[in-house]
Amino acid sequence: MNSLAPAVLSVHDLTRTYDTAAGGLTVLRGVNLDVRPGEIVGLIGPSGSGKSSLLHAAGLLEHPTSGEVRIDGEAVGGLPERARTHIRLARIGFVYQFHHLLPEFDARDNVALPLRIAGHALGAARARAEELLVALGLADRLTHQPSQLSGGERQRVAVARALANRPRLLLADEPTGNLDPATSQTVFEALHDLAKKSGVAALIATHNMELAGHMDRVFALKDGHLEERPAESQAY
Ligand SMILES: Nc1ncnc2c1ncn2[C@@H]1O[C@H](COP(=O)(O)OP(=O)(O)OP(=O)(O)O)[C@@H](O)[C@H]1O
Repeated sequence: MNSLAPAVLSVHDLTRTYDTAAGGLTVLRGVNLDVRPGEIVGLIGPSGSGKSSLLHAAGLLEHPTSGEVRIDGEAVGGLPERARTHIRLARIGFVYQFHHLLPEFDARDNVALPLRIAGHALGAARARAEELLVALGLADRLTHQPSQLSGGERQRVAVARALANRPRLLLADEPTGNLDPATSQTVFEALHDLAKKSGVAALIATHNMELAGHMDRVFALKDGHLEERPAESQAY
């Protein structure tokens, strides 16, 4: 981690209130957070505490109710939707609990897809996809379709896809939540290793305290606020 580098993700005094039939439901009540290049930050908290709400605001998928999100120092809240979409595609990678891979594409072409959308030629996109899949231990699974992969392999493909565009920011919402403990560990180690090598700033929501222990900093969402947890960081 480069603690002097400016934050890639900067969240300032963020609030989020949902309109529900029963009235306003406030889940984030003034959240502040900076994530710097090369840093892996964990986000923990019970179900319903607002982890996904924070990731959705940070990933420009939703607007917060108030407060500010900055990506590489740029305030993104007031930008037109087209500019927000461009930032999302070019600078942010997402990993979800479920892989969301396209079933008719093989592993390599799933990873190449964001590069194709960004305008890269097929050959270059596939070469980058292969490089990532090899780094994630999937050299002999390049042409397997998602249905021909194990759950852990699919998540590793999803990690490769998220990093394909060399994003500045990686957001992961329980990336191992659907896997058994041993597979979780393997997928997380692969993600951790690649995130560190690429220098991406990563914010990872997890229920898995064992994995959280390997992150650089860990914050718990409690009553709508972030509380930093004492570092027990164990490096891989
Ligand atoms: N679109 C919405 N409309 C109304 N309420 C919502 C909406 N989205 C989320 N919520 C509520 O906001 C709260 C926080 O949800 P969120 O998904 O951010 O929590 P979480 O910490 O990610 O939970 P989990 O660990 O179960 O994924 C929950 O109580 C949820 O029901």
